[in-house]
Amino acid sequence: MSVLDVSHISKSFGNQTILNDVNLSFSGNKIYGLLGRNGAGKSTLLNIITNRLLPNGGKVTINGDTVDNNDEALSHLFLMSEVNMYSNGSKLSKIIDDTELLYGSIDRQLVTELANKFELDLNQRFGKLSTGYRSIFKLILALCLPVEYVLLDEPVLGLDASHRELFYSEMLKTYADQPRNFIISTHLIEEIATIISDVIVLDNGHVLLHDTAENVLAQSSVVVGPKADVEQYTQDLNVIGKESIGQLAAFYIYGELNDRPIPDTVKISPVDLQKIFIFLTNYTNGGNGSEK
Ligand SMILES: Nc1ncnc2c1ncn2[C@@H]1O[C@H](COP(=O)(O)OP(=O)(O)OP(=O)(O)O)[C@@H](O)[C@H]1O
Repeated sequence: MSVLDVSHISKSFGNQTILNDVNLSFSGNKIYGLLGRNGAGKSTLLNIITNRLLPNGGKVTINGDTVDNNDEALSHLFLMSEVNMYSNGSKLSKIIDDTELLYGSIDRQLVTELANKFELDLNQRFGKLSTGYRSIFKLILALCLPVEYVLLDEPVLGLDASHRELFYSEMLKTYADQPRNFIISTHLIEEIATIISDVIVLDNGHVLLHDTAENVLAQSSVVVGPKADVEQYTQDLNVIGKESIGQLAAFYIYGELNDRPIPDTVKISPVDLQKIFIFLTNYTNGGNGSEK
């Protein structure tokens, strides 16, 4: 089984430390959601993994081989991002030919199928495409290349709602046909919540959370009821966020609930991934929710 290891990666820009001893391992043909607030270092990490950026410390390896200036190792990875690597004058069909040479092969049948579904004319020049269609073209390449790690940095930037839906469903189809690892960095957490198997949250230069989406959801709950009862019930629990309106309170918990009987006045419900993310990343930045 192929393994992509990120070991002790650190990166600073000037005196600003963006990544501080980051350790992560990707394997098992999973779909990872890479989350983090603006400026958390997600793009920096993806650029380091694909050797577009050099770290100040640490290393990235695929099956033990460094990616640093290693074309063989890098041929297992494809990073799709908003950065345009292609010249405006190039026809899409020519870019496809060149990319095929670089990666050894490309699924031509799938390229044609996806171009038809997205109504993308492959005879157009890259520079003539709208922002959304540039993303679509790069996503088609990402889905059709024979790589074990598909890294998507804000993949649906500029795509309208129906194209976003089409992309997620086509991505899942290709994943079912050819299981591989996807690492998706996005702020549209609700859109990817149902397709990711693992959640990684970067915060303040560190990996704040790395777990299966199932575990993250299982550990999260919201306790709602009269403020005094909620406060009493959640006393020794890991409260990551609080909301209150008048005497009614909602306390968000990350971790085990206790065995204490739940008061009749209090209701405990599941929490969605986006809410968990907001509270986890607010909490570490000094806040713990809003009191209205
Ligand atoms: N080439 C660079 N030179 C200087 N600073 C940089 C450079 N690239 C990134 N940074 C800084 O590093 C920090 C992390 O940027 P990065 O783009 O990795 O974050 P991100 O998590 O992808 O953010 P966003 O979600 O807003 O896209 C930011 O403060 C950014 O300004």
